[in-house]
Amino acid sequence: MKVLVTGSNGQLGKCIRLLGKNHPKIDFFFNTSQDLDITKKNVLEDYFLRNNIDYVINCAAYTNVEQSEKEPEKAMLVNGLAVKNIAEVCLKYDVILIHISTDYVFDGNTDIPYTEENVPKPINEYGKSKLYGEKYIQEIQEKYFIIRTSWLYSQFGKNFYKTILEKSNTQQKFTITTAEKGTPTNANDLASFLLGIIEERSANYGIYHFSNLGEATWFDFAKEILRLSKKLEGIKLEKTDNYPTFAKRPEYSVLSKEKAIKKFDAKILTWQESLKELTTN
Ligand SMILES: NC(=O)C1=CN([C@@H]2O[C@H](COP(=O)(O)OP(=O)(O)OC[C@H]3O[C@@H](n4cnc5c(N)ncnc54)[C@H](OP(=O)(O)O)[C@@H]3O)[C@@H](O)[C@H]2O)C=CC1
Ligand SMILES: Cc1cn([C@H]2C[C@H](O)[C@@H](COP(=O)(O)OP(=O)(O)O[C@H]3O[C@@H](C)C(=O)[C@@H](O)[C@H]3O)O2)c(=O)[nH]c1=O
Repeated sequence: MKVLVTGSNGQLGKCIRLLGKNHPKIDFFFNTSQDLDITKKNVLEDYFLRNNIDYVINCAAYTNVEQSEKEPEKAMLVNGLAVKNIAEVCLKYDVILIHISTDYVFDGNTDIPYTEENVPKPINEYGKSKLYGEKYIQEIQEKYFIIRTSWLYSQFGKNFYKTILEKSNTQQKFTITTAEKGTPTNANDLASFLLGIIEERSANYGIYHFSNLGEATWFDFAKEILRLSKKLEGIKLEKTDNYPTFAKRPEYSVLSKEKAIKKFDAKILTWQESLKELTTN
């Protein structure tokens, strides 16, 4: 099986590369933004023509939520229009598309986990651009998996977990928001779920929600990161419900995993269990 991973230098791409070593039956084609720019349809066409790809895992995205407010057209180009390119090329060459989307497609005006049936209503530019990407795929193609996930962190790239750990080396005081509730998700767990879909050659196409289990505020997450890495002592951790940001974020964005558990028999760890695994390994 030939699997193209776009945006392979990002955190999810790197988690897939690491886990890919345990999947000898899969022939991976890892491509960074430099190797394969998904905004260029002719480059994608040429790549698909030359390589006999079975699956694409699209990890390429514009993920800077704050910057998306200032340059929404850039977010739309990568998260919307480029995804249209990928879907069209996948349709043409009969390739199955696994695309990653986000909890930020929802407005957060609820206190019950979002199911795949709930209607998205993004409240920031990043979320809007990601929803465009989802819509293009659904209009163009049938053989797709859109996997919405949330609050990704890992040992790779730039993420909240690494920010807190790095800052804790020099900073004694943290002010962290309690205004948003969601689920931190270990990107290594997501990578494992995605490769599971490919390994079982599932034809259960559609939208799925995948995150770790449970819910937390960013404050809860920061506290657990510091506790598990034994850095909590000596640090002053302050709550706020008014952390200054450009982008609005959904107040509640917990995703229901029932569909993924039912269709894929997914075994999912709680966010605390998975964070502990990463911190202690
Ligand atoms: N991070 C998170 O908390 C969450 C992420 N997601 C989604 O998960 C997916 C993976 O996210 P994550 O790995 O964290 O993101 P990263 O920002 O770590 O990685 C994204 C990668 O996409 C690449 N990229 C950007 N533009 C292009 C382009 N035009 N062509 C090809 N590659 C490009 C970037 O390369 P370069 O650095 O060179 O620009 C980068 O390597 C994304 O779809 C994201 O929207 C969903 C929920 C939460
Ligand atoms: C660094 C920091 C952030 N915050 C707040 C700001 C914000 O409200 C919240 C999260 O901050 P970040 O900017 O790190 O996270 P953010 O970029 O909003 O994370 C999102 O990224 C995109 C890609 C997704 O798809 C989402 O699922 C989600 O993971 O925490 C604090 O309160 N204190 C701090 O010291």
